[in-house]
Amino acid sequence: MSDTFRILTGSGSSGISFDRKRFSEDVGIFNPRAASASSQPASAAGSSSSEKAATGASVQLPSSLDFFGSARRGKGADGEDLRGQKKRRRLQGAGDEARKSEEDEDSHTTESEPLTRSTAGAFLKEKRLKLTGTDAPLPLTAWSEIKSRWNGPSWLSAAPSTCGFATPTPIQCAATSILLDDRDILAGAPTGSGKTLAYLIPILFHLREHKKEGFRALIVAPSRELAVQIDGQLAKLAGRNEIRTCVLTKANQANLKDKEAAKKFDVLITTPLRLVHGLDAGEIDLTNVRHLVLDEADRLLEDGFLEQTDTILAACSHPSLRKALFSATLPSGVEEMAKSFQLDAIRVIAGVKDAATESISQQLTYVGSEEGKLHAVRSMIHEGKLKPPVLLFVQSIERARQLFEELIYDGLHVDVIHGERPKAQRDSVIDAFKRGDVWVLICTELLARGIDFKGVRLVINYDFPQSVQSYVHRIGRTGRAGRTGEAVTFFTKEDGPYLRSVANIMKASGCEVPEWMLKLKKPSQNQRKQINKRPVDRQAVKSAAGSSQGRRIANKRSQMIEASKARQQQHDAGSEEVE
Ligand SMILES: Nc1ncnc2c1ncn2[C@@H]1O[C@H](COP(=O)(O)OP(=O)(O)OP(=O)(O)O)[C@@H](O)[C@H]1O
Repeated sequence: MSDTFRILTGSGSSGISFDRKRFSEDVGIFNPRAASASSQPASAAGSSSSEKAATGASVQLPSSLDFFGSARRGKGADGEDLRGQKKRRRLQGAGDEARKSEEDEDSHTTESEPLTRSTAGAFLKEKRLKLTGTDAPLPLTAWSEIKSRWNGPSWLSAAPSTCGFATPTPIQCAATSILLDDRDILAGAPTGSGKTLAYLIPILFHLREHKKEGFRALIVAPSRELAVQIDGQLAKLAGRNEIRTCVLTKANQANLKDKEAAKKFDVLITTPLRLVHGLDAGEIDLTNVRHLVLDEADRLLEDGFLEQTDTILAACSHPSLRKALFSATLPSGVEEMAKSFQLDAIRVIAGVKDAATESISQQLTYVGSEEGKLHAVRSMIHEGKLKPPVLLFVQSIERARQLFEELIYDGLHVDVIHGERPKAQRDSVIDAFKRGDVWVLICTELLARGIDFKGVRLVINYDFPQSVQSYVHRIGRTGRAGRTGEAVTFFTKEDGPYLRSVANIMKASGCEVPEWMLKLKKPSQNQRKQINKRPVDRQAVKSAAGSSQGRRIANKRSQMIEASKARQQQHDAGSEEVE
């Protein structure tokens, strides 16, 4: 029992927070002696809960991890007030250019020499890159090598810098050269470290120009939102060069049946399900695809997507098909599976495999119960700790709706996104969040992977994530592109058996975690199977509202929800459907 008590109270840890006074009853459940101590005034009990809570201090990046030179520029988002943030985000569109030139100025100061066999070892060590496989090409150290080493077009070797990315990140150094050499690759690198560019540049290199041959490259991603984002990045990189991309939708799928219409495109970007529908209907032809990318590969090779991914692999029948797999997490089962369909692949790992990004300060907070979660969010609001923009993850669509209905009257600019909202609404919510009009976005696993909101300062795991992969990807929505970020994960008694794995991740990414927590019993096979099949059962999200005040609040809330729905409908009527 005392171990469980320690799990929940996190005594002595710097990454755990537990309010002993509020949860004195829970303390009693696990350790009656501690309960009596905790019910005394803080001074008598020895130390206050806040003293035990994590400091959440931002992490100083070691130079090898400061991919983007942000530490050098002192560009952390910490300390910026809300108005500053909003203004910054509004200006981001037009301001991107200004930021780019500022970044360019900095990054052009370092001239890098192409590597040789004798200098490569030190480079790999400095960039914390591990390469395995036969005849791995030397990593590139500057974009100019696309032209000097691979004889690529000038516009392509200039494209990353034109987009503001003057210096390649470690994963880009290694993975881009492997793909330029036209090899299969399995690549693991932290969230927000620039994996997308690492595979997009080689696609542009191999395709060069629009050839009217139909799809020659295929990028598969687990959500439509991510597919749209990849398309945007590809368009930026390609600039005016005629590479034509298509994000597959229900609306355009049937048109692609016409071979002439399909010839208008070079790159297909899609979710697996949409593509399999197209393949089943005989509307999509993948026989000409030479470059296949599975982005978030471990997710695509998991139950739920595996069958579809299999169908897609079978449909890409070109004899010189190259397969690239990218993710921030690559469980060993996925690596094994990859070996079964990749050919002489090179494996690249940047940093510590499967770890969370080191610039994210992580904290676990015991909240006692479902009501305790709402209480904790509201305390964060009142204490000014809820620094927007915030992403708030819950485990189901139903809970996302419930939480939205609770928070909408708290004076926050809050919205919710999940797979059951119509696509136009999802797009407009994402735009509003990017603009800064939505401060707190409640979301499901839909937004856990790949989505690049640069300025997110805080991720709250309102519901404990159901796997370590989910944890790493969810918190990876903050601390991107060299910025700092914060992640707070709530837990209750029900989550106890799964704490150990998150504690391990926290430790691997440089957070202090007490030794005893890492030594907790692993969840049994049965517990793991259970959580894979069905998430933890939780009470509905709601605050105690039996009183007349509660009813008054509830009435006010439903009026506000109705008004918000009406506004949304008005807005949707004017917005365009994407799919
Ligand atoms: N070389 C670079 N220099 C500066 N910024 C970059 C560079 N390459 C990419 N970025 C920016 O870094 C951010 C993160 O990139 P990206 O979305 O590709 O990360 P990722 O590694 O795919 O993350 P995730 O695992 O979450 O999908 C993006 O905003 C991107 O524009």
